[in-house]
Amino acid sequence: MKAAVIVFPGSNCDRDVCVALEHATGEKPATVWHRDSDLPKVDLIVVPGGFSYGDYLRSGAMAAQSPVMREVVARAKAGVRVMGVCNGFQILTEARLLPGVLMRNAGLKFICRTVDLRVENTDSAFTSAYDKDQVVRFPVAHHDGNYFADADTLARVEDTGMVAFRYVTPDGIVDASGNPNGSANSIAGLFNEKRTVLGLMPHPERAFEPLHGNTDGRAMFTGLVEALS
Ligand SMILES: NC(=O)CC[C@H](N)C(=O)O
Repeated sequence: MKAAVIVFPGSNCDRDVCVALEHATGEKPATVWHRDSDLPKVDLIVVPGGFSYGDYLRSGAMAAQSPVMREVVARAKAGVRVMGVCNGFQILTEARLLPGVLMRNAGLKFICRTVDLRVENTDSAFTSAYDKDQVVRFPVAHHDGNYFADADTLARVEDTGMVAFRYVTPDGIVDASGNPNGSANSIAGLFNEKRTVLGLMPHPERAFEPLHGNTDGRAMFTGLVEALS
């Protein structure tokens, strides 16, 4: 599996995801600066977490207008897998590759902790190495993670299997106590219709090796390698 990681001014999880990808594939991913318009031919494009453009205007709004994003959108439309983590999820919604928006957390505070998630759909290259309804723990670190979409969009994402991960209690229950940021329907991660694009607020690359204290994110990368090699 060949991968590329896009780097914006203010990205801060690009190196972490490069390390995870290198471990999983045995090869360093390409890193592509946001001003570049040529992307190498790859099987996976990662839009990493961070604070692109200092989160000015709205998180992800300016990065979505970067020259490289035109090519990312074109590749996504051609079926190349695209994964946006945290700020990357915000950028993918701003680029309209995923429906809805990420608003300020309901509690108006930056949240930095590990959360429980339930895997909702394993029929994708991103989630095939998990079990359906498996509860996993990934770290979150954001102030704009409150997923919102109008009622019609929410009905569509629910009815068509676009929800990838939901915030839950440690027992796997969806309720307000398991939802750290007020996200609609406790949505933590979302696919596009074809499940070739994934955006998620929690960070699988920060739960990749024993030194992280948790390896629940590893299956995302090993599953991608299995599906795309
Ligand atoms: N870790 C991140 O990617 C931070 C995301 C985003 N800039 C926020 O705080 O909402």
